[in-house]
Amino acid sequence: MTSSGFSQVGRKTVELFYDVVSPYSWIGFELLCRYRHKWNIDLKFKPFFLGAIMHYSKNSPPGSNLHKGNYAGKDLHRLRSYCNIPLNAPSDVAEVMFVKGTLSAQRLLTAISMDLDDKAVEDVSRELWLRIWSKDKDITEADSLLAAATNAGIPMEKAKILLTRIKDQDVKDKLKERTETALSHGAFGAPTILVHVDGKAHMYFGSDRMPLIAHLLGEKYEGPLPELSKL
Ligand SMILES: N[C@@H](CCC(=O)N[C@@H](CS)C(=O)NCC(=O)O)C(=O)O
Repeated sequence: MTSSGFSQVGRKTVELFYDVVSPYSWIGFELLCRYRHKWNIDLKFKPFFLGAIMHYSKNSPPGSNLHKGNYAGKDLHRLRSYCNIPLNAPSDVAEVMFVKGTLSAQRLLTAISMDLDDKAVEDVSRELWLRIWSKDKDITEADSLLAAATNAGIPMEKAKILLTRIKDQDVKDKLKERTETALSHGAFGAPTILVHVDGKAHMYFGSDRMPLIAHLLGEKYEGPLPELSKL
C-alpha cells in the first residue's frame, strides 16, 4: 500500500510482523529489505509484541528448552556469516529477552510508524537490533531508546517527543491491534510474514521461508545476498 492506501500497479504487499527481541526477525527483516526491489514488493513493517504472541498462541520461546536454546545459539552463529548480519548473543540472553524485554522498544517503533514513515521504522529497528543482538547494549532505558532513534537520523527533539508517545493510549492500542492481527492469521512466533496475493493473505513463520515466499510471488530466491548487507 502507498500512503494513499492503494498498492502500486503490479506490486504485491508483504507485511513483516516482528519484535526486536527476536534475532530471527532481524534476519527476516534484512533479507526482505534486500529483496524488496528485486521482487518489486511493497514491504510494510509491522512491529508487534512477541510476548503476547507466545502467551495467546500458548507457545513458548525456543530458549525455554535447553537443547533448542543451545541449538539456536549455534544456528545464529552460522547465520551471522551466511547472511552477513553481525549477530552476537547478548552476555545474558535470558535477562535481555525475558526480564528486560522489548515492550518500550516495540511501543517506540509503533509510535514512529504512526508519526513518521516506513524509512524511519526501518532505520530505528536496525539500530535497536544492532544494540541488543550485536553490541550487547540496553534497549530499555530512555537514553538507550533515544540513542537508537538519533543514530537512525531522527533529530533529538523529535526523538524525545516520540519517546513520550510510548505512554499514549493510541500507541499502546496500535501495538495491540497489530499483535491481534498477526494472531488472527495464526501467528505463534517471529518473524511472522503475511504475503498478500490475489486478495488473500498467506502467513509464513520464520526467516528461512524465503524460497517459499519467492515461489508464491513468482520470483526467484537466490540466497541471502550478503553483498547487499547494509551493516
Ligand atoms: N526457523 C526459524 C526460527 C525462528 C524462531 O525460532 N523464532 C523465534 C523467535 S526468535 C520464535 O518465535 N519461535 C517460536 C517457535 O519456534 O515456535 C527461522 O529460521 O527464522
